[in-house]
Amino acid sequence: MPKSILLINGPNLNLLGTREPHIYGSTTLSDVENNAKETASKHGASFDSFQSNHEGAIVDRIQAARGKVDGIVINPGAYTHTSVAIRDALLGVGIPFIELHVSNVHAREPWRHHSYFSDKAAGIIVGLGVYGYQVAVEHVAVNFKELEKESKAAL
Ligand SMILES: O=C1C[C@@](O)(C(=O)O)C[C@@H](O)[C@@H]1O
Repeated sequence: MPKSILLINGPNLNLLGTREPHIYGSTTLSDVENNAKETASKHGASFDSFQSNHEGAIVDRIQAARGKVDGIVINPGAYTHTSVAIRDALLGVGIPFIELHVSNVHAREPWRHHSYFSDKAAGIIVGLGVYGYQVAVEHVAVNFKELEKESKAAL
């Protein structure tokens, strides 16, 4: 059975490539998504991507993934620092996830150092720029079995 990977990007990540390029670089979200899709298919995994600026829409997308998706890569954007609802959705569906940030949040404002996701993530990628998306998708595709085991052990 091919693995199924879902990439989720939260608020303002639709502006990747034009938004504060000194922090987030000049690659667009559609380039990121296309590259991630290619990486997934290289490893025989199916792939879908979703971006929303709305918390509830992200919760809905995560709930819809239940039973259909094996691993989630999520950059929750600013919701990283605020959203109990998105955290609960990820835990509720029981799908292992990788938390990803384009920038090194730990080298930025102190309030960006706290994440509602990190203690439950199978892995965290920060500060690798958009390359982090490729690493995360590759990791889920290749190490899916280990991710699954880890997330079951954590329940
Ligand atoms: O929107 C974002 C993007 C971000 O998640 C990142 O990818 O570096 C970091 C967050 O603090 C910020 O609100």
